[in-house]
Amino acid sequence: LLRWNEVRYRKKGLPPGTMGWPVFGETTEFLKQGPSFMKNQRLRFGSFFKSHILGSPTIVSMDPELNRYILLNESKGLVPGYPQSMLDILGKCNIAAVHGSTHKYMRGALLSIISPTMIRDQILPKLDEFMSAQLSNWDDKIIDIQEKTKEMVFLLSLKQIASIKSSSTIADSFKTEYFNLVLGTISLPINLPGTNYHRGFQARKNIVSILSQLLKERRASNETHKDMLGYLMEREENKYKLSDEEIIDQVITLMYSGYETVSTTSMMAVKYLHDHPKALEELRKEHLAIRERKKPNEPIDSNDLKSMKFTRAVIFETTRLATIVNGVLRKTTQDMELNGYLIPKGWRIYVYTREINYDPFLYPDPLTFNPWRWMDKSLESQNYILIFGSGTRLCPGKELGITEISTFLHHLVTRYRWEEVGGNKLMKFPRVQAPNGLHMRFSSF
Ligand code: HEM
Repeated sequence: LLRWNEVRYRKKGLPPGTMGWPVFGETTEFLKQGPSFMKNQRLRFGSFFKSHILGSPTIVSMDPELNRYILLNESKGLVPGYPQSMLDILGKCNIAAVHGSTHKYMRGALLSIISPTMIRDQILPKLDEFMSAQLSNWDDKIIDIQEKTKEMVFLLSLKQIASIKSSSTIADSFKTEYFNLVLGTISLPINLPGTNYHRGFQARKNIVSILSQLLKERRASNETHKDMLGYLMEREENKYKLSDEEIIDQVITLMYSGYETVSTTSMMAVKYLHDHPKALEELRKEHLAIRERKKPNEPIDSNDLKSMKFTRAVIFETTRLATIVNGVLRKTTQDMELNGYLIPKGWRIYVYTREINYDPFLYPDPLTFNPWRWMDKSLESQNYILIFGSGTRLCPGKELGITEISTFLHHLVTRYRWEEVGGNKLMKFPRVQAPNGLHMRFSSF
């Protein structure tokens, strides 16, 4: 079978590589060996090789130059290639499912509600209030920071999107549905009762119905709401006029894209800062200097945010060292030539960006947590750094995410010290997670 599968894919012009078993390909090896699988294949075949992972014939690109080219050339037929389960559950108007002018429009609508001005005037004040309240009463408590950051990011998105209070019944019903939806997006698309996909799909239906009801109520009340949903619904003043279906898919996209990325980065920042007292001391110094300029309990503003240079460096170093995003997926819309090879239509391209995070030329001593390396701002704009993607799909939530984590860290380091409790296991692949939680004991500062 193995040989037959190799012969089947022995088309002229394809890059070197192995295809594994029919149907399953090399998915098991990829998931089990993770980064070592990629590194071994690179040793055998170079930085551009074929494989069959996660249900599709796939080209893996680990070449920095090519990775950039692929992300900058969507218009040449290199569109997002995320799994079917993700597209089904996030909706057909979700940003990864649309291309060309529709993508431009949907992205414009999204950017208009999370722009720097929106962050400064609307988002930051609410964010500060939220974090301040969430981080009260942590004194002398053992907290699973993984669970906590996930919950906080979820509740924060409800507040930002639709002014839903953490303690409301709608937040509770949303929560169960939302967690099922997230699980469904990373499942095999088998729609049978009992499968994660089925549950995820069901959760999507329920979320759509909760949101449709909310839209209906808001329209009937004629009240204006200064939250993301309010801006998306605003048809007269908003340049972007979205249908209800598009608004709902935008809201689901917003909640989904910022969820695991922001919560995991926050969790790992807490862990790295715990393990590196010098970095924590420097960070605390930055935030105590901000507090000194302010009255007690006065919220932080955009000038404070601008002064958080070391905080930004901590966030970048955390996303790099923990590798929150291993890479991004594209698929070819037509047969095409890439790097001198012929890639058939419909193949996936895995722009695997993980290894660049540990490149000793870009990051001397790459396995050390060293936020100071980011104090030279030019590193952030280095061409091969794809922590937030690049090109037309560059993460639109980058500054929002950084603002959220910075505000969290501000309240954390100015109020608490923390000690890790027990030996918590951490997994870095395929997702960064603490399988049994990450427990920390907090004490007031
Ligand atoms: C540490 C935090 C974050 C990281 C590391 C991150 C990373 C990324 C990356 C690598 C991409 C590119 C995906 C691709 O090219 O296919 C992306 C896209 C995206 N991100 Fe983020 N992200 C973060 C936070 C956020 C937040 C807070 C939001 C929500 C507002 C968000 C919303 C999005 C959206 C909607 C896209 C798709 C853009 C498009 O297709 O045009 N992200 N993100």
